[in-house]
Amino acid sequence: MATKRILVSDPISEKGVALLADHPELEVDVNTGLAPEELLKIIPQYDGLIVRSQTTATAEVIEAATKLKAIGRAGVGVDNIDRDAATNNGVVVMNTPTGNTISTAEHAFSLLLSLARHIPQAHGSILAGRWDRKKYQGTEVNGKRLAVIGMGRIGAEFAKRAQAFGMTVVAYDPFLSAARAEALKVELAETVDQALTGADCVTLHVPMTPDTKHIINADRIELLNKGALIVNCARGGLIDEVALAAAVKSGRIGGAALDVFENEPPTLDQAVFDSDERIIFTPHLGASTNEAQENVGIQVAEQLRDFFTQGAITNAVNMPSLDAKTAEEIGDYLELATSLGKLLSKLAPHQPDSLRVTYYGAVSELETSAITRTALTGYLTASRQEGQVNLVNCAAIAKSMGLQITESTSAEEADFTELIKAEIVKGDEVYTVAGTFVGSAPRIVNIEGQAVETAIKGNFIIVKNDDRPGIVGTVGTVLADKEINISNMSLSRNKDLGYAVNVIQLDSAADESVINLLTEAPGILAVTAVEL
Ligand SMILES: NC(=O)C1=CN([C@@H]2O[C@H](COP(=O)(O)OP(=O)(O)OC[C@H]3O[C@@H](n4cnc5c(N)ncnc54)[C@H](O)[C@@H]3O)[C@@H](O)[C@H]2O)C=CC1
Ligand SMILES: O=C(O)C(=O)COP(=O)(O)O
Repeated sequence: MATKRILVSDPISEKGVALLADHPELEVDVNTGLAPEELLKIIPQYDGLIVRSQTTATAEVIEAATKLKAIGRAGVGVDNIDRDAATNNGVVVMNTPTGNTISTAEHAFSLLLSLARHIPQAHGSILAGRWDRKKYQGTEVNGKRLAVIGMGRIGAEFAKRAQAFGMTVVAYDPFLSAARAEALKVELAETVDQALTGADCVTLHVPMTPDTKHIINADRIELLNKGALIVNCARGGLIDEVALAAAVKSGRIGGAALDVFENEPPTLDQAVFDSDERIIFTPHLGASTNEAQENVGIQVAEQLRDFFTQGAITNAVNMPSLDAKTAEEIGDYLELATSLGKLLSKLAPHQPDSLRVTYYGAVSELETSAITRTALTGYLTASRQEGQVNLVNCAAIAKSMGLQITESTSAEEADFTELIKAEIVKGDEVYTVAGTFVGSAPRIVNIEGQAVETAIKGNFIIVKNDDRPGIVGTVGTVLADKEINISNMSLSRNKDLGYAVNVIQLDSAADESVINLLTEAPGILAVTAVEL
């Protein structure tokens, strides 16, 4: 395997870097703090990129990265990575979702306690030579009502800590089931407004999405109890900072703690910095512990290593995961599926409505969605420049073309112990190819509904002809005249409709002149050259 080059553009744990550097097939460069134009300049050299939250992987960067196949995020939030651009360019984006959960929950909870007891301000006052015991009288969190917006990993860990401190927790999360809320012993709100109404404290643990931008705005602040405390350890854009600053200044809100900002690093001319010390800040430190950084740094390095060396895809945020074991289990099927897809692209009617893949027998027990995507990739390969369609972008490409993908497993008896049937559907027309394993050898066993048996790789011509004597001879003569050797032939007759399909494997490719000669020969209905 050619060496794969990985750029680490934000600081990650040394153990993670060493794990990559120690692998003979990988080369790793750590180059942090790059200006956007510097990143743009060097990114074309790299197959992989590892970031935290500082590097912004824009569409421009991803498009310039002509070799790039994977971006690893040592952390959770991927809002600094243009995922659509990555998907469209066939770049898999993986994060490490669990490694910093506890650290971030602990940081957010520390911020709540710091707010309730004015700890940073009191610390500063002592350093300034004051002894302000009255000014910094605080509030207990015990017995207070806490709204958790986003009850995922971090939200749930925060809630546990809050409950241990005697708080009542109400959660809003559109994806949280009543059963999970019950297990977490939290009240489930149906809307954000419901969760915020009457809350004394709010903590945010949602991703930054178009739906969550400014999820806390001036109107929603009005729903909170007077003097409420707000903690944001998720993303800056979740709070309308101008509205927050105004509410704190007016005393409507007791205080806020911000670990994250709409623009990072923030400039001090922003409204939140003019709040009479009632807003406290940390510079995006949620995940900054030794433990979290070791977790996510090692994990992201392992994920990229396994991606480049074994084809495993873990924690992908723009395609389903495929662990190394599964990648190995289904590896042979992927080759077969690629060939079936390519075959369909050559033989089936153009401008189809859908690609339908059906699994019979043992294969239906495996990770078939990856096999389906592989068949789709094979099918679409010819539609783009070489190497531009892959497992990451095939679904997006199909969608943009209006091609539906359907996948099913069938308990019906097939002629084989297992079978993958791939079909192109266009109106009432269905064009079928199918493949299986004969012993351990992958074989194409059906073309256009006709039983054949042929290898899945090589140069072929597929001849459809009237079912009458002499045709095989004609084909043989044309090929012999062009000095093309036949290595295998599989003939299948459709007696009812009076035609035959002949799959002929060749030692070398048949060029256009051969195809033209064969097409013109009497009795031959269609000839297609296929390289699989
Ligand atoms: N300050 C820091 O250093 C760190 C910040 N983060 C941020 O924290 C966020 C949460 O992280 P995790 O808990 O690990 O993610 P998660 O994916 O486990 O939880 C996010 C939760 O938000 C919910 N959600 C999505 N849209 C919502 C909406 N419109 N309203 C309410 N809930 C919604 C989801 O259903 C999910 O349960 C990350 O997206 C990241 O932005 C994460 C780690 C460190
Ligand atoms: O994991 C996340 O989403 C974070 O925000 C952590 O950011 P960082 O890796 O510390 O720059």
